Amino acid sequence: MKRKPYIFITRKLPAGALEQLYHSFEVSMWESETESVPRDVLLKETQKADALLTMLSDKIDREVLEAGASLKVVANLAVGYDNIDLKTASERDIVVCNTPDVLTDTTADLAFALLMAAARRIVEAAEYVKEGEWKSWSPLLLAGHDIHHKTIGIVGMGKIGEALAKRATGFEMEILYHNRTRKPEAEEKLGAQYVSFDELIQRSDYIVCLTPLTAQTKGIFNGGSFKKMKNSAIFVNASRGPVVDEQALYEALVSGEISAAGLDVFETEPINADHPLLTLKNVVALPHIGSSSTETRMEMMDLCTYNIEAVLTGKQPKTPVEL
Ligand SMILES: NC(=O)C1=CN([C@@H]2O[C@H](COP(=O)(O)OP(=O)(O)OC[C@H]3O[C@@H](n4cnc5c(N)ncnc54)[C@H](O)[C@@H]3O)[C@@H](O)[C@H]2O)C=CC1
Ligand SMILES: O=C(O)C(=O)CO
Repeated sequence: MKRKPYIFITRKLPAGALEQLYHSFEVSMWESETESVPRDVLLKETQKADALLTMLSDKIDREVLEAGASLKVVANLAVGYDNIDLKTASERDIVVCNTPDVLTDTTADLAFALLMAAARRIVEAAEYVKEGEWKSWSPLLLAGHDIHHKTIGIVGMGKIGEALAKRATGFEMEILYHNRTRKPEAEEKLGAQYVSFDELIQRSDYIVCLTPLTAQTKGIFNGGSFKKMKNSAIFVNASRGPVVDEQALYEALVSGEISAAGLDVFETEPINADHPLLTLKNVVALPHIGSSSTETRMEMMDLCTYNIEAVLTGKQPKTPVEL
């Protein structure tokens, strides 16, 4: 009898999310919900896998892809795919899929929440109350920065960038953006103005990064860029950690070159609890939860399972990454 195609899932996912796969395929998954699959297990499982359902924390490099003699598809549970070696995937005719669209609004909500939390010192203020520091109402107690009518600069005006800009219009913000290409429709619809990267970082009160991580975006926020920002600027990163030089960000926050930062992503994830950035009150740090609403995560899983089933049954996946 012909063997059923084998799918390996690199993290424990709710069984319900995978129902449609169990009918026609052999499926197994790494047993932990919270810890990444060890490298040796990933390599061993890939040797027999026709499909991998991967997390953004898995490094799917040449070694892994070459281990998969019958590997046909890698479905990443993320829109970002900087963890996957696309060149090798293309050489080996392995389809790579991601999860665009379904997470756009949820991630834009979080990016705006991070901006607001950093501006209005929400985390610091909540801790202040819980730690019993609150003695009386006072005129400048935990005074933050206004958001309404300020200027937001979005670097990476893609799907999430546009959804964030839409939220900013509700706060009557001036919207600047910088993108790989100019987007006249977004300009018309959102009243956004295209500017150079330098102009954006100089003019904005809030600078939000929403680019993918690529060779071009790695380290674009560095000592030089923080120097050009206003001293009152608030920097928000909801894209990928390595777009920022974290040492330079730390220095800019300590020296007062910029005012605060809201960070959902870090150079190394999970960030070490001793990391200097985490000692600063003007940093709001989150554990990479941009798309983490239950509804959206379930939709991301559905999209991954759809894509895997499509490739393994000779159909078109919905969201293949261009190789
Ligand atoms: N924090 C989180 O949990 C999440 C993070 N992300 C990150 O957000 C990124 C964006 O997601 P989407 O908006 O769905 O992708 P998208 O592909 O729709 O948008 C990315 C935009 O960045 C622009 N871009 C690329 N290189 C650039 C450069 N060098 N300079 C300026 N602009 C550049 C592109 O032209 C595009 O408009 C993902 O690649 C991922 O890394 C996405 C979802 C959740
Ligand atoms: O989709 C992504 O790229 C994320 O970072 C998590 O949703």
